[in-house]
Amino acid sequence: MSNESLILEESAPLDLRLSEAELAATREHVTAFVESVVDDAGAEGAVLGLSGGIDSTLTAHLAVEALGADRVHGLVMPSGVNTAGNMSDAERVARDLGIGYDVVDIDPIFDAFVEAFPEEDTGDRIDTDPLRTAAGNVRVRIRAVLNYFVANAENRVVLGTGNRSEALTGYYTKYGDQAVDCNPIGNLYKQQVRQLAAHVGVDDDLVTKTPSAEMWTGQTDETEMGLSYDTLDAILALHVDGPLSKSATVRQLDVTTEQVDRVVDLFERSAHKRAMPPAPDPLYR
Ligand SMILES: Nc1ncnc2c1ncn2[C@@H]1O[C@H](COP(=O)(O)OP(=O)(O)OC[C@H]2O[C@@H]([n+]3cccc(C(=O)O)c3)[C@H](O)[C@@H]2O)[C@@H](O)[C@H]1O
Ligand SMILES: Nc1ncnc2c1ncn2[C@@H]1O[C@H](COP(=O)(O)OP(=O)(O)OP(=O)(O)O)[C@@H](O)[C@H]1O
Ligand SMILES: [Mg+2]
Repeated sequence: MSNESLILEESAPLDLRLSEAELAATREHVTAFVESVVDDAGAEGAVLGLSGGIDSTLTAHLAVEALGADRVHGLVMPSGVNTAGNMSDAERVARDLGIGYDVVDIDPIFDAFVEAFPEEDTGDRIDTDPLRTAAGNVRVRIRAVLNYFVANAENRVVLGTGNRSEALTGYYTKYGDQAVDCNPIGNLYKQQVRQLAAHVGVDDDLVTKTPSAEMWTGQTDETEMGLSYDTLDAILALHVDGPLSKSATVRQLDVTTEQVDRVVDLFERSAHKRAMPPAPDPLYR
């Protein structure tokens, strides 16, 4: 069955919304966390990539609350596959928050990587997998290098924008958007990210925007994963994080066995992304 038909079949996800009191406490908890990461590192402040998406927008808001606008720096890093709307939203976020930001066009850097790739017919295959994902990952890793360029040069920490739904499914680029110093919203499922964003006053059009990694033109998270975030979050919360068996999860959520299997498969196949690179046990000491 294709990913598209999986999306059409889903229904009745679990309501994971936090109460107003829990949202207020989470807001304080995350800002205290950001402050302590920066202090413990002896850093002057923080840097993060701004994409116009909800994860980076919420993280930027909370970082400004934690550190003050003058200690947060944004990098807007467009490439040919980003929509102009998302890039102007990213700049709007930086302006509204009053943080300093730079716009860095990553296409020339990306082109240099593609040119350096040791196969000749790259150009013909760049729009089909596996090269399409490989190329998208290069764009993501270029942004990580630029984040650390700024962090090293200005004594800042790199704020990640990963959430729990992405962490558990491995829906990120290894050593790309995962290459960060901390993940302030890393314990929130995607629907809680949206909810906290609304709670702190993020503009509604950003809260409800369709999530996209923008690794290639037209990419959306939910189509690629074959599940809506609401259904994904529900299966993660009840079965992967929670105690319910596969069959109890299917009954409880009115989802298909196939959908639960898909989430478990994403979780298991991405275990390597959540672990330190392994080495063999030492033979001699
Ligand atoms: N079992 C294993 N043990 C150790 N290493 C293993 C491994 N399996 C793969 N690997 C390594 O991992 C590599 C594959 O991982 P990786 O390079 O990350 O690449 P991959 O997981 O194939 O692709 C990244 C995925 O994350 C999505 N993404 C990326 C960035 C941002 C966002 C977003 O939501 O904004 C989403 C993207 O759309 C795509 O689906 C392999 O090439 C190999 O080097
Ligand atoms: N064009 C870009 N410029 C700067 N940073 C970017 C860009 N694209 C992605 N990023 C960084 O990579 C992170 C991961 O992307 P991801 O799409 O998961 O999050 P998002 O765009 O903030 O939210 P959403 O998942 O809802 O689209 C972003 O939060 C941002 O920090
Ligand atoms: Mg995005």
